[in-house]
Amino acid sequence: MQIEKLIEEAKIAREKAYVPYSKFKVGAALLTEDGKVYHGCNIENAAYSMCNCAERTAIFKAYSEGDKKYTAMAVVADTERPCSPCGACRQVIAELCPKDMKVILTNLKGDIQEITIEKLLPGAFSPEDLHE
Ligand SMILES: O=c1ccn([C@H]2C[C@H](O)[C@@H](CO)O2)c(=O)[nH]1
Ligand SMILES: [Zn+2]
Repeated sequence: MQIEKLIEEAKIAREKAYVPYSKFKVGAALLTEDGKVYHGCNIENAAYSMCNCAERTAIFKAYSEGDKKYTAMAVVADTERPCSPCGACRQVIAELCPKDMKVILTNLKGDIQEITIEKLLPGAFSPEDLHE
């Protein structure tokens, strides 16, 4: 799938965001190895710490459906620079997505940054760290 198409999917996902508190809508689109796209949006809560980001929504949806192999993820928000995933999402991406997966950060102005999770979270805590 073309990057442009995956970005369009992320924009569609973004429209579903539940953001009564921040009013800041984020969309993510996660592409699986066999070409399926999972949408994710941010979902907030009156107990603010329960807010879930778009990226984690998409990954958890895919993983919980048994789809565990991903080739790209696009993230979009109305930001000045391409939307940058938070630390919590970087940690989750680092564990559940391949190191070399394309992470496509973008915004509504059309700026695009393609990066990997290795660059976004160098030295991430990993499952291997749990065994000495
Ligand atoms: O990459 C990001 C950054 C922020 N948010 C959400 C969390 C919260 O709902 C709102 C403001 O931080 O945006 C995401 O979903 N993804
Ligand atoms: Zn996040």
